[in-house]
Amino acid sequence: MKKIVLLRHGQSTWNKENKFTGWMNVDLSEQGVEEAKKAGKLLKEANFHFDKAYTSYLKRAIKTLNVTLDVMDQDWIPVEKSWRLNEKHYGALQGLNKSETAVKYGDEQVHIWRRSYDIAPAALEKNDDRSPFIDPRYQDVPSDYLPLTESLKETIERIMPYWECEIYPALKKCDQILVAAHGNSLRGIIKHLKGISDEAISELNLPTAVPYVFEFDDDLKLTKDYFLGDPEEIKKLMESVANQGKSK
Ligand SMILES: O=C(O)[C@@H](CO)OP(=O)(O)O
Repeated sequence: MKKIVLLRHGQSTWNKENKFTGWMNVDLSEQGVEEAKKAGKLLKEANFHFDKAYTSYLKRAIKTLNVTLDVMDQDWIPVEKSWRLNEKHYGALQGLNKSETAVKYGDEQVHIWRRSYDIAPAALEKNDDRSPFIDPRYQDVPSDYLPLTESLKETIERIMPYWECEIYPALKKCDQILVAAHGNSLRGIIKHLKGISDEAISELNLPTAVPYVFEFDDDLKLTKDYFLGDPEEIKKLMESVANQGKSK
């Protein structure tokens, strides 16, 4: 049986401070490193042996992948990085506190910015300090492809060429693949894999560093999906992600 495990990065320093992050390159917090270790332990106990891993260009996902594979003693496997797996670009919201933004603009507006399918936050200026146009990481990416903000729809449109041409076809040769990425980039992949509607996807909130396993038959059709870990604890973690955008 073929398996792809989707893993959101562990808690980042900006998750801890409850700030919109998007393409900002923040590190894992201490708790985030511990969460990545726990993910590695869970995957090891469940006897996973990955053939290949994929991650984004952002430190929090790369470090989560490295820590997880290290715990599993599988840090020798081939890893491919792509900017296409980056988090949804949060435009001018990047760096703002989510609760404070909800106090200013209302819970409903922040929910629209965070979880609507096709509405993007206000865009950054091209020469803003936070712009990918001035970040050497993206110097080889054609400028037409670089976002200054994104809706989930646009995030999915940028991920799909990589998913369809690289990750999913790799399942033909590989039995087990690990993808370490971000809350919204993974929500986009999950929407595609499970055929979730534009409306229903707004209710999915991914907890940090909880392995989400997708099983495929020999024809590469999805047969089953499940999280590794305690279902009650995972439910609470998902609720707490949903509540991050509330004024409280
Ligand atoms: O800020 C972000 O980049 C994302 C993930 O941390 O947040 P949200 O859950 O609000 O989409």
